[in-house]
Amino acid sequence: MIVLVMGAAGCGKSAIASLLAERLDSAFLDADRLHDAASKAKMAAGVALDEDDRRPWLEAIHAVLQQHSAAAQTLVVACSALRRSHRQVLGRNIDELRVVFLDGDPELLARRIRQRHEHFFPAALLADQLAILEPPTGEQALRLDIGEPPPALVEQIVDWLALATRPPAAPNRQDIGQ
Ligand SMILES: Nc1ncnc2c1ncn2[C@@H]1O[C@H](COP(=O)(O)OP(=O)(O)OP(=O)(O)O)[C@@H](O)[C@H]1O
Ligand SMILES: O=C(O)[C@H](O)[C@@H](O)[C@H](O)[C@H](O)CO
Repeated sequence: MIVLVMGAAGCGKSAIASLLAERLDSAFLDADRLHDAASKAKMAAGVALDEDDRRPWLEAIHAVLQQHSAAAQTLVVACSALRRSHRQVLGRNIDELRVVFLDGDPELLARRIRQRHEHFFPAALLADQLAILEPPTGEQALRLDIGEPPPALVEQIVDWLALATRPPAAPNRQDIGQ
């Protein structure tokens, strides 16, 4: 199973996804690690990525997801995946993709970005992220409010995953042989 933890900058993708991976005893990928140097420099200079920048990055993330999916290994990935088309690239040929959308007030997102140190992403780019964000609809997704503390968010994700992966109920006796 692949669990994608997504949302705009500062929503807590890295924090929540890494805690979740620990809780599930699974692999963890922070998609920001796969940005090339040019993309990181671009964002650090206050310029938002465009779709040409994102395409090879999304493909590189997808390759990691596919390896884990093919090996039937659980992987939790923290990735902004703002547009539906981004999630379509990530989910290509992946049997079990679960999407967790960390949603929250823009003011809180901005505050969390500003509080952070040693990160390439400037708060000034948040407006661009929110402008292109397409919240998941009709995808297998759980929406959570980032106002809650990380452990509470992680427990809600664990409960939701358990429900989503529970096998279908066995047929009752009447169904058998009919
Ligand atoms: N639910 C939460 N409650 C309080 N603080 C949080 C919560 N989630 C994350 N944080 C803190 O907010 C800041 C931003 O979180 P984090 O870096 O995980 O966000 P992100 O979505 O990965 O951001 P980016 O996409 O820019 O890398 C961090 O300092 C983190 O510790
Ligand atoms: O698609 C994008 O615009 C980028 O991936 C950003 O989302 C950053 O990587 C991230 O949010 C900062 O960590």
